[in-house]
Amino acid sequence: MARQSSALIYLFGADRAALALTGQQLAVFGFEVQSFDRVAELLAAMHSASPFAVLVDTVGADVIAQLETQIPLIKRLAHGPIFMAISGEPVSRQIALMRLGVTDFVNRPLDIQKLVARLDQQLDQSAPEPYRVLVVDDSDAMLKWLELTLGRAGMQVHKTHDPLDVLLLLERHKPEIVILDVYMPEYEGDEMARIIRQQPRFDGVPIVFLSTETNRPRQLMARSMGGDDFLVKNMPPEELVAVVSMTCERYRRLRQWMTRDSLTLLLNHTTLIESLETAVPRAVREQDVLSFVMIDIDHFKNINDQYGHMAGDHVIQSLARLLRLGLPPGALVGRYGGEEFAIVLPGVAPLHAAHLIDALRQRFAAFPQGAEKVATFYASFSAGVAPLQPGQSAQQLVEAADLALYDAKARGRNQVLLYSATGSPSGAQGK
Ligand SMILES: Nc1nc2c(ncn2[C@@H]2O[C@H](COP(=O)(O)OP(=O)(O)OP(=O)(O)O)[C@@H](O)[C@H]2O)c(=O)[nH]1
Repeated sequence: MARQSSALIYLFGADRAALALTGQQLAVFGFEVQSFDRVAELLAAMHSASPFAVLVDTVGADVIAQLETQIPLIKRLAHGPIFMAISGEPVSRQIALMRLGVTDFVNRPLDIQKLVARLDQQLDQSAPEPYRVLVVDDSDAMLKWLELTLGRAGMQVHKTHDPLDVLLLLERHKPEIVILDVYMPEYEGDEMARIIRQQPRFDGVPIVFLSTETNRPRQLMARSMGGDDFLVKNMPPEELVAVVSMTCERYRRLRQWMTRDSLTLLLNHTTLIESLETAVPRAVREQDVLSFVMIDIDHFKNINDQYGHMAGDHVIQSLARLLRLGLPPGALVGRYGGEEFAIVLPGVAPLHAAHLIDALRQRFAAFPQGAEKVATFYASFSAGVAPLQPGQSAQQLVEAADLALYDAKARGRNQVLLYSATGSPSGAQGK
């Protein structure tokens, strides 16, 4: 089967110049784009590397007739959405195209920000992370049954028969639900729930008790100890899957609301700092490199003053998307404050980090910004990169990156500087 890449987009159309422009604009947001003006070439490419999405942008009556044979061929090979750029197509024609396989329509001339928002939405839906479940039960048979039933439903199950492992496993796997056996030889489920609830960082994780217990007062007692639900052990598998899925989904939404910034969907300030505080000791333990980056959009006050607050918000969102899609897996990206961003790069050496950020700086500076009824303009950012040094705390690392950012601003902005302990920034990436 063809390999599917989450950021790969194929453009198909007759106008090479228009495709090239769209390709350039999508590349700014971290998408990898390839353009085709012949359907045979597009199909051949789809055979070898399946894109996340296909965008068909074809004008002219002669090609419309051809599309009726081409779209079904594209659909047969597509694993993701097929977008089509249209201008004033009647609804009946749109329905006919949908029946052939088109999943989404976008209006011509293309509004790249809106297109990217739609693509982002599809990306989030196309790659749902499996729910993470922790099960604690002294019976191996019960653990196996839970693992098999929930695993078959696509969940990631971690299991233990030792209640004393619970805190360690919570820390390691960040489960979105804990299923606790009520009666275990040495410790009872409600006692474990109370221990879990003592830790503020696990305070919200749903705990569901699993027992043969049908005694209502006993169930209520267990729930008063910090459990969220009570399941009986011989319940049908589909009921178990439904309850666990709903509980995980609710917790995931709540977490998203608590940990993400609503404008950009990046990690919020508190969560980013917490992630850094976890990543620093881990890097020390594993003797691995780690880089921390602070980014600030240049002259952002002027952008707001000149083009309006909404255009300013669009600039923030476009940089957020670029950072979300343009950094290696494992990067933790957060909105640090208004027009400030911060990135934790575990396993990335400082020079490599500076190069990565500088490539994004160039793409961002080349991207035409704007909002409805606002003239096109360009924005830029400055960044400071600091490597984790021996004995350094998370707070000191933030201060080092902030100093390098301050220097990048002082030296004229639109540049990336590497922090140097001697006070003179090194490894500068220029304009
Ligand atoms: N549109 C918009 N503006 C914001 C948001 N958060 C903060 N700001 C504005 O961002 C501006 C930040 O300006 P400053 O910190 O003075 O610096 P600057 O103009 O970016 O200039 P330099 O950092 O010196 O290049 C302020 O005017 C804030 O009101 C936001 O969410 N949306």
